[in-house]
Amino acid sequence: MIGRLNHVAIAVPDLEAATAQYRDTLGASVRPPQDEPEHGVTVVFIELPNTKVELIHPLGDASPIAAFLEKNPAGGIHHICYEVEDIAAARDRLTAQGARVLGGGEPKIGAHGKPVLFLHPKDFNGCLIELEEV
Ligand SMILES: CC[C@@H](C(=O)O)C(=O)SCCNC(=O)CCNC(=O)[C@H](O)C(C)(C)COP(=O)(O)OP(=O)(O)OC[C@H]1O[C@@H](n2cnc3c(N)ncnc32)[C@H](O)[C@@H]1OP(=O)(O)O
Ligand SMILES: [Co+2]
Repeated sequence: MIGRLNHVAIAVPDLEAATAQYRDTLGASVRPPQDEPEHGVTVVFIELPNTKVELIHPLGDASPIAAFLEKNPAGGIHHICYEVEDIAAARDRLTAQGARVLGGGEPKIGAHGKPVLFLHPKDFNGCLIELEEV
């Protein structure tokens, strides 16, 4: 069901510093910051030859990554995103198998303008999974 790795997301306490590090120290191709108010984050995508890194930083008062950064003040890997062809079919299959699909199971439009869903990290080896329909 899952396809390509779309991105690995890293929660960062200082978005400008992390962006500069990927651009200047690691020599990566870096996209401009993107506010995503529906998701409570600002993102910067790092374009790699085979996938992307998504730097994420809290936006607004109710960011879903605020607690994660409180527990991990230096930042850390927050989620991985896999591509799926049919997100509703993926959700139904996962729900039938007992996995917790977050946000009531209703996809939101993600940073690439495509529907996304999240799966509870406690159901997937301690790793928060994002599914993106492509
Ligand atoms: C830009 C849009 C989009 C894209 O297109 O790419 C994005 O990527 S948006 C990214 C941000 N959005 C989200 O993370 C949405 C989904 N997340 C959530 O719904 C919540 O964050 C959560 C995963 C359900 C956790 O929320 P909550 O239960 O309120 O937090 P707790 O701190 O109580 O956590 C409970 C439990 O889970 C562990 N945890 C939390 N986050 C993670 C994580 N990212 N990876 C691994 N484990 C995580 C946390 O440590 C707690 O464990 P215990 O301490 O053992 O109880
Ligand atoms: Co993401």
